[in-house]
Amino acid sequence: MATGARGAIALPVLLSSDEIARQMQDLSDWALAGQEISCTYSFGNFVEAIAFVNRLVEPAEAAAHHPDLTIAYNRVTLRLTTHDAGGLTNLDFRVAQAARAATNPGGSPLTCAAME
Ligand SMILES: C[C@H](O)[C@H](O)[C@H]1CNC2=NC(N)=NC(=O)C2=N1
Repeated sequence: MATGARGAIALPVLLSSDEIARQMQDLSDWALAGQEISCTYSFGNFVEAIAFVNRLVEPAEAAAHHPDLTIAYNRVTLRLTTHDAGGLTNLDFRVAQAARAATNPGGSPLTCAAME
């Protein structure tokens, strides 16, 4: 069992390009650039944006896996890659799916804003 920075948790395994492509089918509005996936969600205002960020804490902590976040008033950009593994792993897609669900709990999730 690989340990390292994650302690007893096994180091996540890098996904093949086929596996990445398959996972992206379920995240079709997210962007894939090299070994990083990203999405910008646009909310009504700053308060809603920060409430969304706070809803990310639980799933990120549960996965011990955290998005890089950029907050610009009402827009939150998430970037995900597995730093410990140097690329994309299942953890990135798990947190991305949780983030999508957290955009509108109980309702239909938001779609990523058009990339500039
Ligand atoms: C010890 C701690 O669990 C590790 O450093 C985690 C923290 N969150 C992380 N988040 C991301 N995106 N990649 C990592 O490799 C990572 N490692």
